Amino acid sequence: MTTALTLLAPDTWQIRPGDYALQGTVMIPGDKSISHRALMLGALAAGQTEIRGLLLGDDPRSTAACFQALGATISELNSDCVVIQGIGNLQEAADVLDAGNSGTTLRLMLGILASQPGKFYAVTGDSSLRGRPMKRVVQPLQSMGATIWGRGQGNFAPLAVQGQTLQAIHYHSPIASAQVKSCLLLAGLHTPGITTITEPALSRDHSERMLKAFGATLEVDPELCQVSITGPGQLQGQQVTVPGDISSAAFWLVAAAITPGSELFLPNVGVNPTRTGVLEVLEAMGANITQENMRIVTGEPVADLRVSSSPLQATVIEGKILPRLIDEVPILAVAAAFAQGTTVIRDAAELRVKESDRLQAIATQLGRMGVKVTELPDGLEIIGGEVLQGAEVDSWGDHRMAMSLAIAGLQAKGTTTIQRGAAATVSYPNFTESLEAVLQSP
Ligand SMILES: O=C(O)C1=C[C@@H](OP(=O)(O)O)[C@@H](O)[C@H](O)C1
Ligand SMILES: C=C(OP(=O)(O)O)C(=O)O
Repeated sequence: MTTALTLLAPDTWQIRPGDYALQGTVMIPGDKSISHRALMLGALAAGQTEIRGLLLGDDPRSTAACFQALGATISELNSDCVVIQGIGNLQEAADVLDAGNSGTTLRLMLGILASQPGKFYAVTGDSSLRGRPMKRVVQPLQSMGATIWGRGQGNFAPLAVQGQTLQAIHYHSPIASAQVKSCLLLAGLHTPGITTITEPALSRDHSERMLKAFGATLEVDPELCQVSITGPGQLQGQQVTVPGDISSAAFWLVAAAITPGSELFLPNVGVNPTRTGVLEVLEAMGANITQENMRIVTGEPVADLRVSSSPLQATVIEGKILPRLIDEVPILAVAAAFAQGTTVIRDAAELRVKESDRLQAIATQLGRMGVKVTELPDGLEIIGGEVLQGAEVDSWGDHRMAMSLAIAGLQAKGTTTIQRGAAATVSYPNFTESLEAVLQSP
């Protein structure tokens, strides 16, 4: 077997396309959103929490380090069983809390910190995170009475937080964001009264499911996209089993769909309906995907996925499905490049404030590979079906871009070199090993 992937340097990936297919089983690493929440709720809960299947990526590691600094006892991170002894009353941390590259860590943690009376905290992140907007959580927290300082009137980390007892509010969020919703739910957990959040479309509901499982008093109305929490509440430690991350499975779904002769089995993937937009879009494009053995694990729907290659057709992705596939747009853009016809993605302006400006990153990097991509203010237009050319591309330090470009390179003509591929470890620590393991010569 000729291997298609070479690490020129730990951070530089080279993909040489060849006459191979993708075959076998890929064990998908733990869901990143659920991993963050399990660590945070475990840290806040009375007693012991055990987490099985935790994602060992850089982002959950940032969360674990922050909550250790706040006084929780967290065993060494591993995917078998992480044990947390929670601390209801968080301490002040001796140093600045560093969320690294993780928007989820910083935004959810702000809700927790702002509602710790009498405590002072400083929080920051890497250069990408310091450029991402925090006003979306800072402003509603301020209307609950929170005291938060930072550049751009509290929009950018580093931020300083003076914790206090907040007032419950009903917040109508202008964006469908699970990070905004979860931040306010976590603030509401420590706030007397009923804190309600209404969003314009339903975002992922992992916080709601897990807060309920840990004993919080929550009322959820998915029709109204509304959730209320009654505070103050005391969480109790639980056993959490984290399913595989559908956002990580998406790379294999597209890789197998576009590579002739491929069939992959992806056991144990989370299929929470607030996350399965990617399955619906790929199926509408003609992908061959089956869901087997559907079950509920720690309150979350889980299934085994099977995918095999098939021709893809262009589609339109817009409206309320966007929050249900927001992190899959880069890899869906790759699918679109291999689909017959013109795919249009709209209502995706949120992608401009992720780890990179993903609309610009996709347009420029797939453009280098010869894909005809037009960047729209809130989306992309992608003319698919032409042969991609291997090229020198860059992940822009964005994990989802690194892996999407690697999958695009598999079916390009000529070698693709991806700079800053190591960004993948943010959400997928052994992506390159898994890719090598499933590449089979016919
Ligand atoms: O709550 C979460 O775990 C996440 C919510 C989404 O962000 P937004 O809330 O900004 O849409 C998503 O893009 C991110 O990867 C994880
Ligand atoms: C946007 C992402 O994560 P976060 O906002 O937590 O950095 C992502 O994982 O694609």
